Amino acid sequence: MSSSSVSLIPLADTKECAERLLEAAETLGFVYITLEGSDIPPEKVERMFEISKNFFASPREEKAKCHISPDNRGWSSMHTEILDPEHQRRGDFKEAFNLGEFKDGRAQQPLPPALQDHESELNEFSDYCYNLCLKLLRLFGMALKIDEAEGGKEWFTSRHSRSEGPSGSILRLLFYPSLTAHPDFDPKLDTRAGAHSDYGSITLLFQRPSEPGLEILHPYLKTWHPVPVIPKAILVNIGDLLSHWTAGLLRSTVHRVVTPDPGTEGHKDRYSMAFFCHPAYPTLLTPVPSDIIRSRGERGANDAERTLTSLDHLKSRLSSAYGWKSEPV
Ligand SMILES: O=C(O)CCC(=O)C(=O)O
Ligand SMILES: [Fe+2]
Repeated sequence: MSSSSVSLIPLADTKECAERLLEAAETLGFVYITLEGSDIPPEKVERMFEISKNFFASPREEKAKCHISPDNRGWSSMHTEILDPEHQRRGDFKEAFNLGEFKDGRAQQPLPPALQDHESELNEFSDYCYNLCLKLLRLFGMALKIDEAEGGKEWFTSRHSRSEGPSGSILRLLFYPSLTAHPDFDPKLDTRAGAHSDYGSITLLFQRPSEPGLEILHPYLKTWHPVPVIPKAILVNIGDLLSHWTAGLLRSTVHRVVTPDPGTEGHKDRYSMAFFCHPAYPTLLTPVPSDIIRSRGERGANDAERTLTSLDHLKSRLSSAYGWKSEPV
């Protein structure tokens, strides 16, 4: 595999789509799917970007009242998160707001006024994302030919079901301010989002045309490649948990968001939104009952001595990004 471009797959509930998704997940770990077929109306995406923009423009004091806590929910201010602690001397040049799971339509965390007014829309969008992840997980289950007696194509989805308990799933609003608005920007110290791989099972990323910046580290070539924004498409990538679960067959590829050249895109803000899907906290990451995964041998979750729960997996990753040490989540 040498291609560095992320493919675009029309989303459908078919074997062909499942196989194409699996192939993309095995090679680059990133794939675009069409918004059409996702069951997410395009106007809902637009609306969320509007809500997000208004929120980030709201007074700092209001945002600060909901500062991110060890349960990974709330507002992360400029330079708070360090996605690549080994190489970054200063935190990411971005702001973010993490929304955890909703219960009976209500957020389970304090919301600042600019988001509180839109609680039901946020809940609805989070549900759209969750349902799309279930659709993708079903397609992965189909392509991996999971043993029918064990649940077949529903094997992953049943472990992501809300009836199995809460999970670390997060809807995240992101804002990377223009460099010109920030005189403290230092190209030697600052990066928009440091190199990292995502933690959960599947991530959905929503971007806006003419606000590029995402790059992926090619798994074989080990070189950075920009990912162009495709309008009316959602970028899907595999997280570390699903990679571990599938004995490394599905790739969690390292990516980052670069600071644009101040002469070109530097004057632009970038807004994006991510949905990080996680299995229910108690889920045991036992080997996937699939011959394709068994044939991978003693790797990742196939190595029975290291059976983790979804919660164990998440805790270990959060502590390194924010410097939190085994806090309860
Ligand atoms: O904003 C983006 O394009 C990517 C964000 C990201 O990779 C993350 O928050 O994990
Ligand atoms: Fe990421």
